[in-house]
Order: sequence, then C-alpha cells, then structure tokens
Amino acid sequence: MQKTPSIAYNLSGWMDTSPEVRPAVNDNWQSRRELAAALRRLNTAVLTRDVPTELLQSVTATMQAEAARIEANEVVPGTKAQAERNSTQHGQLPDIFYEINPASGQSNAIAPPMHIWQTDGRVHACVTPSWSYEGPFEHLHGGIIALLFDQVLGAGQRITGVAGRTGTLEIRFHHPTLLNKTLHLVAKVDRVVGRKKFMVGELWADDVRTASCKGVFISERNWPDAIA
Ligand SMILES: CCCCCCCCCCCCCC(=O)SCCNC(=O)CCNC(=O)[C@H](O)C(C)(C)COP(=O)(O)OP(=O)(O)OC[C@H]1O[C@@H](n2cnc3c(N)ncnc32)[C@H](O)[C@@H]1OP(=O)(O)O
Repeated sequence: MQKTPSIAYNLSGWMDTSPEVRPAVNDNWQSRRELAAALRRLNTAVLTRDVPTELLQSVTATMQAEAARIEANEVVPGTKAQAERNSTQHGQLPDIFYEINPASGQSNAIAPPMHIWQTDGRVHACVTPSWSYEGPFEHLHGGIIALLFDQVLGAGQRITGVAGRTGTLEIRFHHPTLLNKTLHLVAKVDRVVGRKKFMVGELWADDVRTASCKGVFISERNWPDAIA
C-alpha cells in the first residue's frame, strides 16, 4: 500500500501551475538566484568575447578569491541534507528542489534555467538556452536536449503521484534547435503498466517540432522512503 510522504519529503507544491516563475521563498534564495544569474552571464561572456589574456587572469584571481569566501561556510551538500535542516533559510524540500535542480533550478548556474509548470494533465516548460549550451554551429547540444527532456518527462511522471527514476529515454532529433530562442516543451503520461510509467514529450521552436522523446520511468519500490 502507498504511504503518505512525510512532511520533510513531501514534494507537493514543487510543480508550478503558472507559466510565471514563482518568487523565491526568502531573501537567501533570491540572492542565490541573482548570483546564479551573474555566474551564467559571466560564463556566456567568457565564451563569446575576444578577451585579452591579462583580463582573463585578473578575473580568474578575483573568482578564486570569491569562491574561497563562499567555501569558508558550513557544507550542506545536496537537496536531502538541506531538507533535513528543516530551516527557515533552506526552506522545505520542494523549495530546495525548485532552486537547485541542474535543469530547472533558478539558483543553479549550470541550469539554463528551464521553467516547468503543469496544466490540464500535461507538463509544459520554456527555456532560452544561451551560447553556453552550443553543440553543432549555432545550435543546441543534443545532450542538453536530453537533459531538458529528462527533467520535463521526470516532472510529468509525478502526475501519477509516485516518484520514479528514469529507466529509458529515447530521443528523436527531427531538426537542429536554435540557441538564444525561447523553446517550449510539453509532456504527458502515455500509459502506466505496473511500476512503469511511459511518458511522451516534444520540443518546439516556434511552430517547428525539433525533437520528440519517449521515456520509461520506474516507480520506486518503497515510495516514499526512497527519493528519486
Ligand atoms: C521524490 C521524488 C523527487 C522527484 C522530483 C520531481 C521531478 C523529478 C525530475 C527528475 C528527472 C530526472 C530523473 C533522473 O535523472 S533519475 C537518474 C537516472 N536514472 C537512474 O539512475 C536509474 C538507474 N537504474 C535504476 O535505479 C534501476 O535500474 C531502475 C530503478 C530503473 C529499475 O530497477 P528496479 O529494480 O526498480 O526495476 P525492476 O528490475 O524491478 O523492474 C521493474 C519493471 O521495470 C522494467 N525496467 C527495469 N529497468 C528498466 C529500464 N531501464 N527501462 C525500461 N524498463 C525497465 C522491468 O522490465 C520491469 O518491468 P516488468 O517486468 O514488471 O514489466
């Protein structure tokens, strides 16, 4: 029988129902969002500017010093450890997951970041990948497309009410996907067979479907004790 997730691991509320990105839950997360945005900006600038070597070396020294200032603080690694703090600063698991996920986390500089929301039994997402995510000339890297699909289909499987891990992702790349353009993804549950959730999704650039994906997500045996 399915158990009700404990408060600490309850992910209800993680998924947005609006195309608008929700505000950060406190000043700490808002500041993390702003720092992540600055880091993304710096990364894209370094990758796309003809920068003199001396300037690169100077910025590196500054960044090393800034990294050391952050590293001097207490280590709380990962979503689980942060949720177990159950503190006002860290927030609850849905808040933490929302902020630090590598595909959609507003506070994770690695994330493009993609915004995901659920409506009408489907999951939608939008994202505008910068030059930082280039694969073939002027187009989005296929591995990044796989990341986006994994996240959107992975979020969508939660419509069934049970978390699960990605078993299989099968992606068909129909057309190259441009960078620096707002992309839309949509996914839904195709069918559920036992612990297997079969998901389907599409990636759209304007009215062009550039990729589609089928995914199988396997529900946790011991949900909610195991967290995907
Ligand atoms: C709290 C949750 C948080 C979530 C936050 C929301 C957003 C999340 C967004 C995050 C998104 C990112 C998410 C991520 O990045 S998840 C990270 C990437 N994925 C992994 O690391 C998974 C690694 N693999 C495993 O852990 C296990 O192999 C799994 C759990 C997948 C199955 O091991 P388990 O021992 O449990 O399975 P079973 O052997 O009893 O088989 C059960 C059934 O499943 C069928 N099967 C087995 N394997 C596969 C397969 N690979 N494809 C298709 N089907 C497969 C099998 O034939 C059988 O079917 P049947 O014979 O019954 O018909």
